[in-house]
Amino acid sequence: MHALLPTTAALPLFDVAASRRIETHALVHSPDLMERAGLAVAKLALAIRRGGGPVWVACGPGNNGGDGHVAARHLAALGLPVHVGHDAPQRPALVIDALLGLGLNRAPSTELLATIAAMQACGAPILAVDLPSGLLADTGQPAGELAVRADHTLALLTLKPGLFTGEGRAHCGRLWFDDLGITPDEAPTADLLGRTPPPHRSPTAHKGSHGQVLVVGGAPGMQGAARLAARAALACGAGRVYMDLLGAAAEDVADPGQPELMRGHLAELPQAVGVIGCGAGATIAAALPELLRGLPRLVIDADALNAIAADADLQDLLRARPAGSTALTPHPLEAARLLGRDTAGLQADRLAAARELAGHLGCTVVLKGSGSIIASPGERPAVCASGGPALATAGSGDVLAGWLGGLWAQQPGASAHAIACAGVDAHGRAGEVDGALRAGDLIDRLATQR
Ligand SMILES: NC(=O)C1=CN([C@@H]2O[C@H](COP(=O)(O)OP(=O)(O)OC[C@H]3O[C@@H](n4cnc5c(N)ncnc54)[C@H](O)[C@@H]3O)[C@@H](O)[C@H]2O)[C@@H](O)CC1
Repeated sequence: MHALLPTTAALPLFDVAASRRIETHALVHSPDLMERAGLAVAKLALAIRRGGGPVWVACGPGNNGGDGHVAARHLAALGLPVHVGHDAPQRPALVIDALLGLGLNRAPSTELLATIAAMQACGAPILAVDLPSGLLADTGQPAGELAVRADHTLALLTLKPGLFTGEGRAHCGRLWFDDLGITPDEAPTADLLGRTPPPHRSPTAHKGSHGQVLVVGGAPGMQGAARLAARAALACGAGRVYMDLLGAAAEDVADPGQPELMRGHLAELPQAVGVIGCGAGATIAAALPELLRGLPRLVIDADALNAIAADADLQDLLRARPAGSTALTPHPLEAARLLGRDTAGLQADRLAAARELAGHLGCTVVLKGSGSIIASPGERPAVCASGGPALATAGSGDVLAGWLGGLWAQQPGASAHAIACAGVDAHGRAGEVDGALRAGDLIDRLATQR
């Protein structure tokens, strides 16, 4: 058993169906899985209980409850006061939430909701067994009106996607993992992103070695968004970064605060990585056909996504692009527009929605939000484990788009999927700060964390 995050290595995620298959195979040779699970729960409980009061173990009807009963037995054998039941004891030192795990298949009943409410109200830390009760393992969404908000969650046998995306991060608290000594015998459902080393820079490199980025956006009044993207691409290490500011006069400088940035246009930069849409407004629609046909690699964000959502011809142009040459970076509302769905329905299963959108448009999709998803046709999807609420700030999406463009300029042979995985994790890690973060400071943090 070990604490899970932050992780430098990529880790496999398994959905409910895959976890069930792994469990079935494992039980053939290791029939004592529940004993191992309960012992791991008891060990963690010993380490995190607060005070000398009873450990309250709330057990449900299935094997998740079984894990709880085994843990209770071990704790009692060690001489700890243990209370097993759905009613709260006086001043518990810890609550072990073993109500519902992988088997959750409907909204919790009124009685279960009352137990969950009592757990939350009792003041003791909560350790969730495998999953916080009421949280769906595949999606990270509560199945009903309430799911446990745990202080610690000990995932057992497999890591499930719902621990990391949707509402999962808000419900899990600190994550721990015990594989129960089993090595899964099947391909993961998705990967949890690990760290990717920064692009290699040769000692004999010159600025021409590190590629070009063309940022297209920044309509009047919204130039800041395009400048943040361009500054991020520059800070990432792109050799030359150009800006096509929509509606700007020919003599306007690209960015008065960043003299390294230059004005440029598609016609002069046919090999550049395009980062298009940041602060672009409605005027980007007219430029999109030329950009979609002309640039070999594209990161498409913000208003360019909205324009594509509204125009079937642009969607056809997107689908006609070569495989692996395009990354879309929608937030949930933009993704919902692209799929013609509502945002709540899309958020109900982020992994499925990102895969659907990637298949629909034939592109890599970065579905932003807590636990960003990266999905591409023919690739296993990835879930980002890094990041936090500081990234919920104006301009952080522009910084991501620019950073992806900067990475891609330096690695022309990489696929959109590989670039998205590397950039999204770096962006998330740079955004892990307490309190607020300005997008400009996020660029500095990205540039210095390497
Ligand atoms: N599959 C695995 O990976 C392993 C499972 N173990 C434990 O077993 C758990 C899975 O056990 P189960 O499959 O028995 O599933 P659960 O124990 O999560 O729950 C299943 C039972 O709860 C009922 N139920 C589902 N939703 C409900 C709701 N909203 N209100 C009331 N009852 C509801 C079901 O009808 C079923 O009777 C895991 O989460 C884990 O804690 C571990 O012991 C070992 C490894």
